[in-house]
Amino acid sequence: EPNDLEHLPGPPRTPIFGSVFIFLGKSHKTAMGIRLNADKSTEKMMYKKAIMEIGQIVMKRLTTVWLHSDLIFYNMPIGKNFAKCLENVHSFADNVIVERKKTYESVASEEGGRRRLAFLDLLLEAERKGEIDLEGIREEVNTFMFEGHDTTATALAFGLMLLADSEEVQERLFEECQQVGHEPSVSDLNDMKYLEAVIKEILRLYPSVPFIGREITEDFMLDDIKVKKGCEVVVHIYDVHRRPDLYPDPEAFKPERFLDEEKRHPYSYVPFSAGPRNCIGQRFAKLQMKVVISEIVRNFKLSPLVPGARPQLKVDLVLRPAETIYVKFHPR
Ligand code: HEM
Repeated sequence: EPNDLEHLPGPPRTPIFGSVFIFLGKSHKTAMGIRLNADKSTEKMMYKKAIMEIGQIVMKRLTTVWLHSDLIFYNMPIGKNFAKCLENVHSFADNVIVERKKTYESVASEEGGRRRLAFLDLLLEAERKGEIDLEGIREEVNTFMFEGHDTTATALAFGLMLLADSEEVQERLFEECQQVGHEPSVSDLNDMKYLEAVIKEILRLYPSVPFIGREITEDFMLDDIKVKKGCEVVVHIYDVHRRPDLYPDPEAFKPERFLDEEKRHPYSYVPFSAGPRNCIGQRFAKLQMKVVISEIVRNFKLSPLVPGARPQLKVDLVLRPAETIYVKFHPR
């Protein structure tokens, strides 16, 4: 929504993380029928804080061998804090479900059930048919809240940082928007080849989910290494995307790489994972990014506070900068 751009310019510089989060509160409206950023109630703030803390605790546990044991973990302050955060997240999700259930039941009966349903309504419908229980709905709500928010927000924040540093890319994008000649529609956005390449290159350099884990279900050979059933493997998406043999000059922001028709290995670019459990929201996420980036480029020129600066990254489940990224917005 272009009017939301009013939140963005803030002379002389704008910390982009907070601003991008304003936009993305809307994705929850689409999926859950609620808006996470609509107000700053204590409950919502606690939910967001708990999600952030959970990410940090999980990372600490993953990288600290003695914390792997449940007995040790849950008897230490870090484990107790984890349990508290989890309780907050669960009770928030339960409230979202109960609230939506009330509206769903009243509206569905008023309109004979014919209306556009939010994703949560579909889950509630499935619950009525006995296809899922409340615990299952809660898991879905949490996955969507988590996967559908921070991921797109961080990708956009890193993306704006990269764009601010490259006037050339901004100009090429601006030209592509000019060629459309009006506010781009969804189909215009999906036809814009350079915009697509820019989004891909942002997610190559800053894949919001930097690594994923899988449990091996049958023995196999990975080159000359035998990988056994039951073993857990981690796929380092971030590192794959920066391999110089796959992406020459890997640190450089060059959307052009994705314009050529050159064939790449199908698993050399996996910001949304691959296979049966890949990201269900990838088209939505890319569309959100296209809307935000094209609106910004059409209305502003961006410049960096410190040219060429790249933030240190934080160890977390979602890629985050350790320090605030600032970008200057100059109205066009
Ligand atoms: C730039 C944005 C996004 C990125 C980079 C991203 C990335 C990923 C990745 C890598 C996975 C696989 C996780 C794993 O295998 O452990 C995943 C799964 C998932 N994503 Fe996304 N995601 C994004 C946005 C979204 C959005 C907007 C939604 C929802 C509206 C979403 C919903 C999901 C769900 C539900 C799953 C789990 C799918 C399953 O387990 O079958 N994601 N995402």
